[in-house]
Amino acid sequence: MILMDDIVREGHPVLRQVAAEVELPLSADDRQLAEDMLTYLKNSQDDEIAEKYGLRGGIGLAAPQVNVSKRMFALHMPDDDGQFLSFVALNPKIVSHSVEKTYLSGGEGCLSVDREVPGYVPRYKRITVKFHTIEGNELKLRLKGLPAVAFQHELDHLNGIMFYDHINPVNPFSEIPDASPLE
Ligand SMILES: CNC(=O)c1cccc(C)c1Nc1nc(N2CCN(c3ccccc3Cl)CC2)nc(N2CSC[C@H]2C(=O)NC)n1
Ligand code: NI
Repeated sequence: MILMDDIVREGHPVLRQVAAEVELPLSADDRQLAEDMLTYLKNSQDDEIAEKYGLRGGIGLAAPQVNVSKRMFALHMPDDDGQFLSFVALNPKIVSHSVEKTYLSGGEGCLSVDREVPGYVPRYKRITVKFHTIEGNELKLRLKGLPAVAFQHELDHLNGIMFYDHINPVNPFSEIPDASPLE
């Protein structure tokens, strides 16, 4: 199982690399990694397991964060309708996006960043995405809200971008044009 010790922290060069596309169908190793990443998120959201293994809570985890420079990430979070949005995205792409932006009013956190970096992180408010699933089919989803923010945060990791790269260095809380906050 993936533990905090397996998660590389900022400063590690892999977090600044552009990750390589994954070969499909997935190799046994890549499939195992994909499943382990999703399991990490589920474990991190289970109070008992998280406490027992000292896991930091997360809704997203990208392969570069466990030192594998491949284009895949896992998302696991409650959806607006009480379902769980839970998948591993292979070779994900944003195919279109809104003009409007959004941002988490609490700022963003990252499992690879052991410090608070205050400030608004501008994200597209709505995105249409495409990716392959572990099961082998290609999905096209329209995302908004926290799922859209998390998808963009994790996709950034595949391109060597950290969330704080988007924060206004002069005024981290300056209002973002065309944006409405996500509480
Ligand atoms: C510095 N201020 C803040 O962190 C911050 C502060 C306030 C509000 C928000 C909304 C903030 N921001 C923020 N909070 C989260 N979580 C809230 C806690 N939660 C969680 C924690 C424990 C168990 C179960 C769960 Cl569910 C895990 C998810 N996650 C992300 N991000 C950025 S997009 C990828 C995602 C991620 O998984 N990061 C590790 N940002
Ligand atoms: Ni992150």
